[in-house]
Amino acid sequence: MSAEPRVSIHPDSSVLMAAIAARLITKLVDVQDRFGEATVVLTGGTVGIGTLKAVADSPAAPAVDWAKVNFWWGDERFVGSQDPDRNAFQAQEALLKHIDVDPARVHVPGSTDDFGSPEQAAEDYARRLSEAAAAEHAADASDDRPEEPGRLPRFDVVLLGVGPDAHVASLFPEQAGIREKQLTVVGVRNSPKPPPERISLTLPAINTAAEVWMVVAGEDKAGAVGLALAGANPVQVPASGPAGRSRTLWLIDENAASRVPEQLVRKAPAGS
Ligand SMILES: O=C1O[C@H](COP(=O)(O)O)[C@@H](O)[C@H](O)[C@H]1O
Repeated sequence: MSAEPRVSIHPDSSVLMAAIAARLITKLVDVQDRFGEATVVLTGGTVGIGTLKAVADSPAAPAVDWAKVNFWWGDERFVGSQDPDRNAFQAQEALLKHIDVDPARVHVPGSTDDFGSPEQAAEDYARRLSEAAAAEHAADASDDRPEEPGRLPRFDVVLLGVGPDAHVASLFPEQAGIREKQLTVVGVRNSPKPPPERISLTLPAINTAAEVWMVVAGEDKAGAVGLALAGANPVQVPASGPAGRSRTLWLIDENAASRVPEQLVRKAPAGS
């Protein structure tokens, strides 16, 4: 069963990104206390990358054991590995190069350096996810479930930005990716936002996460946020589809909140 969305509104994008960074650090510390390691799925986009910078700048960042954080991406642009358009490249610059990660836990989706098509890179990413799920299952001595391990590892937090057209990850309105029900990862062609070729987790994969955090700022996103929170059909408004199993948080700024249904509005207390 997935949780009803909770909306937390912050005065502007810089306060928002600092607040998400503080939440993320706290969450990773809590999960590591419980499981020894934590898994986060990163997003690209303005708020996603700005939040990673805010994490790197936070005096609390050393509270996380970064070598025991597993990093995955919700989507990636299918271009060269060192292309500045890559979400992973931007994450590297904003955060990963500033902390002590374990390279074996940084799971960057494939690029044109190694694959001939976004579908091949998607298949490879799905395979790596399923191997991580199997390894997690095997390592958990308390996990005596008879069934096969799932195709995805435990995602503690999935971060998702939202485009002005309401896309999330690289799932765009009316395209095949947002309709996908079986696969965990899809290759995307003809993305309306450049670059045209991408790799994306699907909605069923995203929705295995314990927590999904939608991170959005700006007036140009207000329509998408309003429609998503009003419960529009995800095929037309992909941002209405993601839901964490225990928590779905919308962490947004006032500009993005102008069309949020009144009953969902809750201003974040100063300092949260
Ligand atoms: O292309 C993408 O766009 C979205 C949102 O980006 P923004 O710059 O409008 O905030 C992002 O969430 C996604 O990961 C990315 O690949």
